[in-house]
This record gives sequence, C-alpha cells and structure tokens, in this order.
Amino acid sequence: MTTASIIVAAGRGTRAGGDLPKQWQALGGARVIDWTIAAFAAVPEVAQTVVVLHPDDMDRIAPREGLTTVEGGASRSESVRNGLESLAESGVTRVLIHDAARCCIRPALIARVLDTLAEGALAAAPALAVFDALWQGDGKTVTGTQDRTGLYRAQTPQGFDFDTILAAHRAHDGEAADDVEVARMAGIDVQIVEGDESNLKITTPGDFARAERILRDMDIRIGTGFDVHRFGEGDHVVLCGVAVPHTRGLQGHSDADVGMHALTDAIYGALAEGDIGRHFPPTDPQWKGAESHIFLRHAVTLAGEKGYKINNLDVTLVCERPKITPHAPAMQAALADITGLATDRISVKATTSERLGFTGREEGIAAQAAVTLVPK
Ligand SMILES: Nc1ccn([C@@H]2O[C@H](COP(=O)(O)OP(=O)(O)OP(=O)(O)O)[C@@H](O)[C@H]2O)c(=O)n1
Ligand SMILES: C[C@](O)(CO)[C@H](O)COP(=O)(O)O
Repeated sequence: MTTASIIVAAGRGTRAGGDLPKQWQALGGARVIDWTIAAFAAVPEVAQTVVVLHPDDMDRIAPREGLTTVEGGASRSESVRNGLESLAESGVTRVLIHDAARCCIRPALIARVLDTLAEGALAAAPALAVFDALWQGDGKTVTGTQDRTGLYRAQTPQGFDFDTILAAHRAHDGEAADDVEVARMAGIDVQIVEGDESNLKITTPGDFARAERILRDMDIRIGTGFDVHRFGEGDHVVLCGVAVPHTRGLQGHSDADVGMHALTDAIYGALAEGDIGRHFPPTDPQWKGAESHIFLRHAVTLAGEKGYKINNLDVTLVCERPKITPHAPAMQAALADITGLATDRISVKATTSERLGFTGREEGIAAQAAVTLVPK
C-alpha cells in the first residue's frame, strides 16, 4: 500500500483573525502549517504529501522531495478535490486528508486511522463522542435542548482508500462539511476511530494559546553523554556518587565520577546547553577536586529553569573491574537523591568491553548516559 497525505490550507481563517490566515501565523517558534507538515513527514507510511494552498499563497511553501503543492478552491471540498486530482496518476492506494489548522496532530492518532484502513475499512475517521448537554439558542437565551445520543465531534485526518474517495469527490456536487460527508453521500461506510482532545482545529483567536500549550506538552527532549577517566593511584573510585573500593583510583580535575559526568552531559545535551566544561571550566581552580554532584545538581536546576523535568535516565559504566552490580542500588539511590526521580526511572548498569581497548586493558573507565526531559 502506498499512502499519501493531503493537507488542506487554502482557507482564509476569517474566524481566527490576525494579519495573516491562521495557517501562516507563528506558533511555538514555527508557522502553524509547519507543525502540521512535520507531523505527517514523521510518519514512515506516508510516502508523499500534497499541501493545498490558496492561489495567493503558492510561494509560501517550497515543493521538495515528498512534498508537492497544488492550488485550492473556493470551498474546503473543492480544495480536497484538487489535492486528490493531483494524485490521480500517482499510484497511491490510501490517502489521509487533514486540516492544516489541526497542527497538534499526534502520531498515535494517525496510526489509529491507518490501522483501521489496514484492517480493510474503505474509510476511517477520528471523532469524539459528545458528552456535554446540547442546547439550541438564539445567541442570548436557550431556546431548546438537543438529544446528544450518538453524536460525535468530527476530526481529521480522515483516511480513505484512494480510488474510492476520488470517485466519491468526482461524483459529489456542492458543499460538504468534510470528506466523511462526501464518502457517505457515495454510500461508503465510514469507521469511527477514537479521536484525540489535543487534536483541536484552530478556529478562533483563543485557540492559538491552547494549541501552543499542547505543542509545548509534546516537547520531549533526549540527551546523551559520554565520558572517560584514566586510572591512577588510589584505593577507590567514585561512580554515580558512590565510593567503590578498588585497587586504583580515577584521575581527573574533579572527583572523576565518570558516570555522573556522562549523565550531567546528557542533561546539558537535551537542553542544547553544551557540556560540563562549558559550565565548570577545568581551567578554573575552584572546581579542582569538586564533588560531581555539584555538576549534576546544576544541570537538573537548569532543566527546571527552562521548564523541563527529567523523565528517566540510563547510565552504562564500561569497565572490567570493579564489579558494578553489587553497588548499582546505592548508585540508583544517590542519583535519585540528586535528581528527585523515583528509582524505577533510574537505570545504572555496566558492561565489560571483552578485554578489548583501553577499558579492556584496565587503563580507565568509560560511561555513557541517556536521559529524557519532559515539560514540567
Ligand atoms: N476553500 C478552503 C477552505 C478551507 N480550507 C482548509 O480547510 C481547513 C478547515 O477549514 P476551516 O477551519 O474552516 O478554515 P478556514 O476556512 O480557513 O476558516 P474560516 O472559516 O474561519 O475562514 C483549513 O485548514 C483550511 O485552510 C481549504 O483548504 N480551502
Ligand atoms: C473537517 C473538519 O475539521 C471536521 O471537524 C471541519 O468540518 C472543517 O472545518 P469547518 O470549521 O467546519 O470549516
């Protein structure tokens, strides 16, 4: 199966206000439409995307590998039709039709629609059941109530067998709220897929702030760190905050806690904040012999100041000796104390390098770490 997505963006966004149609307005550091395009570009099944644009906007999106643009029409359904026609000879077998204005679309929702199509549905669309009471009103007073049984709020992406929806659009005359309506007019059954509250359609001015909050909540950061320290004189090594008896010590400007250094660098990395050397220069004598928890505490605090908390962390120590496993619980506890994380979100593990390389020759210890940060 070859899947395409069509992102309709030819509307004028009159209800949203602003100097530009809503899809071109800035949101969380990018244009609304850029978030939408990026969401579909990240789906491996989507081989190509057609962005449907107003004739005045054709130069706002540059066509590129996997992305073409086409002019839209006076109504949403005309715009969709133009997008479908542009794919008519492409060999595409499935299509996802999505509003540019739904920029908080999450991969899991796209996957649910695709899965339903893969199970054999000709049409599948996300929706949320209506739970609030429904009224009729004249703008000022309630004039009646409406039974909400069996009512849904429709969302996009609406997914279809390509030939089926192309034929339905070609046969359709006039307006339609969405492509589900076009499909149903052609007698096609549409499967309801569980929608997502965060998949809002920016429609009114207040929706921009809501969408920005949702996008921010989706901002997950990953960081990695790597460090090495050489063995020297000594009777213990400090690893992840724990003094482990050994026949040698680790050399370094600080206490040479290679595990904590890798972890600290992973946090700085997730924040795009350089590394320990940038925040605690080795040329500065005040950090000579410093305990490494100072560095880790600084990185954790910096993450908090930037609006993130650590979600989980994973440290791997690479050495033949000392054996780490007996000390791993104490290391987890030390890291939990500094980071404020529960120990089931802290992994400390070790491996030998099969006697290969500098760690195999017991010239030093290496450590690597990975961390995820999520919005607080
Ligand atoms: N002629 C049209 C009208 C709408 N759309 C697109 O369809 C989606 C859903 O429509 P809506 O939210 O109603 O957008 P607008 O028509 O732009 O908004 P408004 O009705 O407030 O002007 C939007 O991404 C919009 O750009 C389109 O491609 N072509
Ligand atoms: C297709 C749609 O997003 C389904 O909810 C919606 O109908 C399009 O927007 P409009 O505001 O109804 O034009």
